[in-house]
Amino acid sequence: MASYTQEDDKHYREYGPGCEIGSFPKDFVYGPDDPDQDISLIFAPDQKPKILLMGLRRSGKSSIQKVVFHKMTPNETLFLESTNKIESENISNSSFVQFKILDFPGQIDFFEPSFDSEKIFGGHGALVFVIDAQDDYMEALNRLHQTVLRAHKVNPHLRFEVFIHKVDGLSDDTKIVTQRDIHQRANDELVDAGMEQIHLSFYLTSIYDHSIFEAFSKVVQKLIPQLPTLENLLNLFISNSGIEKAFLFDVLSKIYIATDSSAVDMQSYELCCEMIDVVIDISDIYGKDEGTQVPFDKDSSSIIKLNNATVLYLREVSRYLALVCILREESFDKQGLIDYNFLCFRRAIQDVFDVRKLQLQQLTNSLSSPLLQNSHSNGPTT
Ligand SMILES: Nc1nc2c(ncn2[C@@H]2O[C@H](COP(=O)(O)OP(=O)(O)OP(=O)(O)O)[C@@H](O)[C@H]2O)c(=O)[nH]1
Repeated sequence: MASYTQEDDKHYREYGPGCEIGSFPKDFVYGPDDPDQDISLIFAPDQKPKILLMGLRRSGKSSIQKVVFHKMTPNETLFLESTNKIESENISNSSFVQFKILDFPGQIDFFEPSFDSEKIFGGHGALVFVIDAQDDYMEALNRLHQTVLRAHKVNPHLRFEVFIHKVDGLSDDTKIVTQRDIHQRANDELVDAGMEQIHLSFYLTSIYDHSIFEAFSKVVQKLIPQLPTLENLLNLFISNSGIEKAFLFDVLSKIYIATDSSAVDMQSYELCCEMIDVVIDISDIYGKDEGTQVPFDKDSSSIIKLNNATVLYLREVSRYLALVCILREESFDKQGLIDYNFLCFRRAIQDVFDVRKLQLQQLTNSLSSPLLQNSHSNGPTT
């Protein structure tokens, strides 16, 4: 992170917003290397990582997808109809949040000849298995076991994420007991089958609070190869700016794609989510209608001072990415320093995007090269 001198501070205070240090120049435009500009064109749908949503009927799969990615309110999910065929959707919110999500009907039968396991479980991605915690979960555990064994056989690199869902109906004690029981039974069955090397991650979730967004954030983060770099950049940024916690958010879904390495507490995450809601709602109601999917652009920023001497600070990073920070009020006295460091952080993120774009371009070129196509169609030569 570039060091910040007294002179920089003076410059910032003299010229205020609009000067080079501290805020983007007013005439800032997305250049050709805008991270979000054409990456979705480079990223062919079948190269995208995928998230498979599986589980018994009525466990809550479609509700999760609708609440996280379509802003559906939890109560509206009461009227969702049962899914009767595999529904696939491309999520391309920002360069880092690029994946295909597949919602499976609860009654799907893996042993049907029409079920192409190689195609479904193959590739880079995660399988999210949803268990209704308000129901008897023995059948769900049985199905989880079969699904995991089948999927692992086809693709040993697939990640397994288990959502112990609808926990809003359980007391705190029951939540813990249920999680322990499901965890124990699922792992015991794997051990009995001689597959103890398969790792299952468990999350307690509900669409009625932020737990579903938090859990989905963790699932998505595991699919982002640049995660350690993003985390390092955030660590550098906060330690040089007197910030306590920073989240890099996908504004459309409120998934956080990275945070610094200090522990995440649910309350901080909720506060940051609520800040995004406030900013988007106010801009939506009172801002200029520019026909964008969400009212969020290069000028979007917000400062909220809380009554416990804490400040929430939001800045736009790229089209649908925002940095939301939590800091002590006294640290915010050096806003010039924070803003300068933010600019450095933003540039570094841009560099990460550029490298990613280049890699994808090389990948696409190599896939479309005639030599490779030949070798694919003819099989390996000896
Ligand atoms: N209490 C509670 N109910 C939920 C939650 N998530 C989903 N539901 C309810 O569960 C019911 C079934 O949800 P769906 O999303 O249709 O379930 P599904 O797994 O997609 O069902 P199929 O399409 O039949 O496989 C709906 O009435 C939802 O409102 C939750 O977190 N808590």
